[in-house]
Amino acid sequence: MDQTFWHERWQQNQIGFHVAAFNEHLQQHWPALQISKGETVFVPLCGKSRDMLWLMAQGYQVKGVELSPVAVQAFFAENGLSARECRKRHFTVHQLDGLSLCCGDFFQLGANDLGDIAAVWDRASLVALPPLMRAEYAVRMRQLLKPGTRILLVAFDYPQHEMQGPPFCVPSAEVRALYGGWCEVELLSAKEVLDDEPHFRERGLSRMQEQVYNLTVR
Ligand SMILES: C[S@@+](CC[C@H](N)C(=O)[O-])C[C@H]1O[C@@H](n2cnc3c(N)ncnc32)[C@H](O)[C@@H]1O
Repeated sequence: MDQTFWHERWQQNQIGFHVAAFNEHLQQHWPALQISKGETVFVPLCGKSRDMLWLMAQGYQVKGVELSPVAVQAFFAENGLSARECRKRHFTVHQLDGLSLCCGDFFQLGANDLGDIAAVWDRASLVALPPLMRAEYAVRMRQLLKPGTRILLVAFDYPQHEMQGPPFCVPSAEVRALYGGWCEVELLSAKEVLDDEPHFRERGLSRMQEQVYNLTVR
């Protein structure tokens, strides 16, 4: 799954993963993380997620990274926002008060691009990547995040042979393998979701569980 795949998805508007409503897990679990207002929240592989607006409204500085310029333009246009634009290393950075959105490749991010991060919101990001890229993603996260950083992660568990990702199956054992060596891993909730998401049944799934984790960098 290369970058062309995602550029084409955005160009052809095949973005079934995008949800206009603020994410229910984010709203439910975020307060328990106790991240102070004014801290910076990183949203990797952010697409045009409106969850960034929710986080800004809670008083956080938000930093997103997204490969597709189509997604980035859509985020600002659809939400009636206009941003200043500048070029920094590998990224075109779009900035307004409370938000910095880097358009470019997550895997090119260095700690200097990101600055001091207190928390990460990972919805449809880790699970968007095939297995080898997930391992690289977790390694990169480890390089970018300091001890104490919290990650709120949404993952899926389903029989991988029944459906091609994305989203990919990332079962509990894999979450622990990717993050357990450097994070405390706490499962916050696990819910069967096929009845709420019938399009996954149409894609061949017999079961699908959505799992939410609180990871704390050691
Ligand atoms: C499944 S979508 C999820 C978007 C968002 N997290 C959401 O909840 O709507 C995955 C996103 O990751 C972006 N992406 C994929 N590979 C990337 C990379 N290497 N660097 C930055 N963004 C990437 C894609 O363009 C796509 O918008």
